[in-house]
Amino acid sequence: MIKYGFIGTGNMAQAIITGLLNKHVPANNIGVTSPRSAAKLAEKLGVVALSTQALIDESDMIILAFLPNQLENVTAQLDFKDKLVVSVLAGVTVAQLTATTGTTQVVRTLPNVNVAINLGVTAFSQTQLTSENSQAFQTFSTYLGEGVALDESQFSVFSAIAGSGPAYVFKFIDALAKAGVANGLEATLATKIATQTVLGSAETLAESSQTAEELQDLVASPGGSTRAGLDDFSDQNFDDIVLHAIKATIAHKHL
Ligand SMILES: NC(=O)C1=CN([C@@H]2O[C@H](COP(=O)(O)OP(=O)(O)OC[C@H]3O[C@@H](n4cnc5c(N)ncnc54)[C@H](OP(=O)(O)O)[C@@H]3O)[C@@H](O)[C@H]2O)C=CC1
Ligand SMILES: O=C(O)[C@@H]1CCC=N1
Repeated sequence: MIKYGFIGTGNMAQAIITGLLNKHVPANNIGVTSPRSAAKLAEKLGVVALSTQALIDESDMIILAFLPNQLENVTAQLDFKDKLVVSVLAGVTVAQLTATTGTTQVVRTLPNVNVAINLGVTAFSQTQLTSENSQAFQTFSTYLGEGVALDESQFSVFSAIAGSGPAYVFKFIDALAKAGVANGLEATLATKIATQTVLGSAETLAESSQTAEELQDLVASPGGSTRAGLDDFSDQNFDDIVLHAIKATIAHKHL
């Protein structure tokens, strides 16, 4: 029996599948289809590769995980039979999903790659589902990490902060590590130190009752070196640089 059928087997699909397998969803409960890589992925993970219509016919939940601009093409010849369709397609609305799949049982989501370690944060639209589908989606969502019910008008900002966010955090870690290398640290060690620093800081913030802004003062001893660095960030308008990049992310049109 296929519980979760993935149309598209790229980075996002693989992150979700990894998260499901971590949670002991049996590999033979996961189906995949895609033009090029599905068979290879099936062989690697033990999941089931099927043709697209067979995947829909045999799955309880169908996860759309191809690129947003492929929506019309991929769905054109398919019959979704009013099955539960969960989309991860950035920028694609519930109205577009309903029109192209012909099913009312649609959830628009926006996950991030951290679902692979069950620490994702995933937005989901509040569409009317049957109680069985609602339960199935909730279980699926729990496997991924945190779930956030969100109005569709806020999906683009969520996508920029949470969907793209891991790339921006990786960019910061990379910059931190490169700054270490520029000042004499060995590269692998610099990356390890920067990664552990971000990991520990996120955990400290998550467990703290203080804000991220307040915690900066915890680190910056009066008259100390951190204050010198924070002042330099301010002089270079660090917050504006981040805001500018987030605006560019939000402004991008996916379809
Ligand atoms: N990457 C991320 O962090 C996030 C991605 N998303 C969304 O996830 C979706 C996928 O992105 P991502 O995984 O990064 O992209 P990838 O390029 O890694 O994957 C795209 C997948 O689409 C498949 N595909 C292409 N044509 C078809 C078709 N006709 N039928 C079925 N599958 C097809 C490809 O198959 P093949 O390999 O066989 O060519 C490939 O597996 C996008 O809509 C994106 O907006 C959302 C949030 C975060
Ligand atoms: O880059 C993208 O378009 C997708 C959406 C959010 C993360 N990746």
